Amino acid sequence: MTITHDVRATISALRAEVCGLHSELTRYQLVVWTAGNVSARVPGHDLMVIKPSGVSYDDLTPESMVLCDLDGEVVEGDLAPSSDTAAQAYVYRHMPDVGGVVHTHSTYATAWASRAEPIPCVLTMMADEFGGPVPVGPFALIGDDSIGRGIVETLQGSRSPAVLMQNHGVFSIGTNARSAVKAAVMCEDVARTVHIARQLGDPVPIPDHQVTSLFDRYQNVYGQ
Ligand SMILES: O=C(CO)[C@@H](O)[C@@H](O)COP(=O)(O)O
Repeated sequence: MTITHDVRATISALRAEVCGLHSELTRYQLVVWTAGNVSARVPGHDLMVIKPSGVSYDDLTPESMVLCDLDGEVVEGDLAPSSDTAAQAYVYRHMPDVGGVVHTHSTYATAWASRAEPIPCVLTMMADEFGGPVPVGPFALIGDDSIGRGIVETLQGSRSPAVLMQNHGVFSIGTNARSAVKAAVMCEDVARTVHIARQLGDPVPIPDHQVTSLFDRYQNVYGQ
């Protein structure tokens, strides 16, 4: 595949952004060792930029990010791409509005995933960011389209930008890589809060119509 000059600047910027976003995974304690990754779609091209597999976050550089096509094949890069390249490439192929994908094994959210239990929508922050419960996707082995298919089939029926893949961990999506990281951060936060709440009693669900009202405000009004 020939990389034209105009897209090369975009790829260079995405390499820097994706590299930098891995620092957010460690800052918010969403990962241990190398067990998490971030990718970004190259807008308008069947290309993605993703973390190299098994490389310490301290050693990541923009140049070490791997450029792949949306079949998960390496286009440019000296290192092997993330183990989750196939899964994330599948998401990009089947969800055209997704610009970024994140994968973590963050502690509280992964504990919910181990029980294959959706996180119930009992917090206004859940309504804001997830528009309802955080859903559970099927158990799937790494290495082919299984995980990607499970992510897409689960999220296409939900407003949530995060899915708890059973027995595995969190996959989150966004219009760009930074919004996908935000969804992963918020997923772990609400997983922890609801876990703690349930130790002391039954959290109170928010009525669906109020969840929709909160979601619409947050997605369309909140912020600058
Ligand atoms: O979940 C898994 C393996 O089960 C991977 O996502 C995790 O180890 C991170 O792998 P990469 O370093 O991105 O290849």
